[in-house]
Amino acid sequence: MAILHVKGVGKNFAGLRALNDVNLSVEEGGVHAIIGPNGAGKSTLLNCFVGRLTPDSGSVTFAGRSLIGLSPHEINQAGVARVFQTPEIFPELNLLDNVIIPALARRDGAFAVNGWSRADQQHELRDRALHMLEDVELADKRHLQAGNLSRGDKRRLELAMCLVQDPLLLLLDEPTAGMSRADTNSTIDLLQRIGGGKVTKIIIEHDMHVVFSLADRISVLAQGTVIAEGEPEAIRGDPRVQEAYLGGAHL
Ligand SMILES: Nc1ncnc2c1ncn2[C@@H]1O[C@H](COP(=O)(O)OP(=O)(O)OP(=O)(O)O)[C@@H](O)[C@H]1O
Repeated sequence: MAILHVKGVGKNFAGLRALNDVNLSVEEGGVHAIIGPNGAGKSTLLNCFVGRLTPDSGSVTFAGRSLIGLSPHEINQAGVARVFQTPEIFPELNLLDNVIIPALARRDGAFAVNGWSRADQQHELRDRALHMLEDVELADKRHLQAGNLSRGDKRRLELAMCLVQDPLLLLLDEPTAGMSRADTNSTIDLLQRIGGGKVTKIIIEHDMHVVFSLADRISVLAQGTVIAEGEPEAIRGDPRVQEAYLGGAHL
């Protein structure tokens, strides 16, 4: 069953057609990659899913509810979490507090974060946050200041901050950008492990090793249009896709 339906989405920027009649269905519990050359419209599409941009035309429906016109916070509350290209963490705080904050925001709403919370509830949140840090293998660094982490660890922390919100849909925008091959491989392992088939994942990624290791479905965007969609092996052999990448390079 599809959890996200995108129908006929279009987006213009001052005369530039960034998205043109984009259609997409994302299956619940799956890993759906969106790939395409630079400037194809991948980030623009993702921004339409999280309320950072409003499409000029078409519809985006998540778990039966239209996302058009909802604020980023409302979309987040509906169960959509996003991991950014540049990790959005609280650099001055330790890792545990970084994970407690989104857990609190999810439970009480963003405006309650600074408010009063009962001690036993604080314990519960703390345990949950620690459990998330264990999941991303950062528990032993929980008292460190987040700003001092390596790039790879910052991304792991951001993942824990997303997962603690119990998202239904996790959007990963180039999760391995700038990482070494070793960090990339451990991120692939981590992304395969987390969510346990319950969390649907959409991944935007240029690294084909990552895409083919994780995705069970791939949509290919080129010049704002979906030019191919299917299972990884079909996409790998599709001449239209190879043409879109550097005029015929092999994936
Ligand atoms: N805010 C904006 N204002 C004007 N043009 C924009 C804006 N955002 C994106 N564009 C343009 O829309 C097109 C699609 O950009 P987008 O960033 O979505 O592509 P992309 O596939 O994510 O590229 P990359 O892989 O390089 O990140 C590009 O031509 C880009 O220059």
